[in-house]
Amino acid sequence: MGGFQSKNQFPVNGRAVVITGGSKGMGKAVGKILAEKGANVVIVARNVEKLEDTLKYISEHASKPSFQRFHYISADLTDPTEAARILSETTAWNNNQPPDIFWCCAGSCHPGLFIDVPIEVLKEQMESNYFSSVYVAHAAVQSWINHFRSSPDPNQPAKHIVFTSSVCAFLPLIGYGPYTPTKTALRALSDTLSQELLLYAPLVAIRTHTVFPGTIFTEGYEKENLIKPAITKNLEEGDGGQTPEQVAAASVKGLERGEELITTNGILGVAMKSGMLGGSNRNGWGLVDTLMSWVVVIIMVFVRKDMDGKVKAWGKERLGER
Ligand SMILES: NC(=O)C1=CN([C@@H]2O[C@H](COP(=O)(O)OP(=O)(O)OC[C@H]3O[C@@H](n4cnc5c(N)ncnc54)[C@H](OP(=O)(O)O)[C@@H]3O)[C@@H](O)[C@H]2O)C=CC1
Ligand SMILES: CCCCCCCCCCCCCCCC(=O)[C@@H](N)CO
Repeated sequence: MGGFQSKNQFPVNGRAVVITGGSKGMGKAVGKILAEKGANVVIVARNVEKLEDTLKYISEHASKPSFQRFHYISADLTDPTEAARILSETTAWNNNQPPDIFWCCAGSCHPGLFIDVPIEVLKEQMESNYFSSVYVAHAAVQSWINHFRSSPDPNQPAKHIVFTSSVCAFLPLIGYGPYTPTKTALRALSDTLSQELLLYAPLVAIRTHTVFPGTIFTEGYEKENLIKPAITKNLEEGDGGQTPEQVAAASVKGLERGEELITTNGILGVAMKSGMLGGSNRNGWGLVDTLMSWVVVIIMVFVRKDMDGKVKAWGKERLGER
């Protein structure tokens, strides 16, 4: 945990980073910023044309173009067998060392009222957001442990898994029924692994993190807005939104400070998170999180009542008095 240490706890210079969902939106912005910081970057997504264009864009932002290397892999991450292929391809590409960092950014959002959404969508959302990250994390952790079992190196900079969740994981929001549980599940996995991977600390340090952005202005966001219920749009207006570059920069800052659960949208995100900390690791000594949580636990009672009032009013307007 960061605390009072000022050392960069997320060094990427000269290290190999795999970014899933790296061809667009937030993943692309993460690729750019990590290239600027000297990382060797692999991006993974399905559409090859997008991957080619974005790889060129990311490589143009390299700080040491003659040393840094860039690569893309086209894969559908909802296929469980693809994670093993990504691991073996990227390990071969990285001088037979498993890459140092896996940032799972691939995902999508299909909003809708629960009963209006076909059952397949509920499954598809879990695959797109949760399993796409789980398969990659599972393959990466296995490969690190196998690699370091024969020659332990616990003092080298930590390996990292970064999951991408959403502030939706911190509060109920009508219309996100198909989506929110997938992002909450990721946070639960991240917290569990942050404890469980301590088992392997004598072999290799592995840290898990989750980033919780609010609204990000991306292609994915535009697409979800085409089918998003008006009431969802109305309730989420409280969060102004950020560009992918702002989200990527705030995420990397949090990682560099050594944070485990990282919000990107200022005080709003910190407040929402501190209201839902439970047994999660605090940032630093947890002073800000703890003080904030005392206030938020009270504020949330009113926020929830206000939101429920808006939901009821919208329902009356839509369905008529019953
Ligand atoms: N936009 C928002 O408001 C918010 C987004 N988030 C989360 O941030 C992450 C990035 O979102 P955003 O940048 O908006 O998304 P975009 O839709 O703009 O980009 C998604 C990326 O993921 C890839 N991808 C999607 N599904 C798969 C798959 N099955 N296999 C491989 N690659 C896949 C896409 O490429 P391709 O389609 O070619 O496969 C693309 O590179 C997501 O996890 C999202 O849930 C969190 C909070 C808010
Ligand atoms: C003290 C606490 C105050 C609480 C105020 C509540 C404000 C609600 C903001 C909710 C914003 C939700 C953004 C979701 C983005 C997302 O994940 C989707 N776009 C999916 O892509």
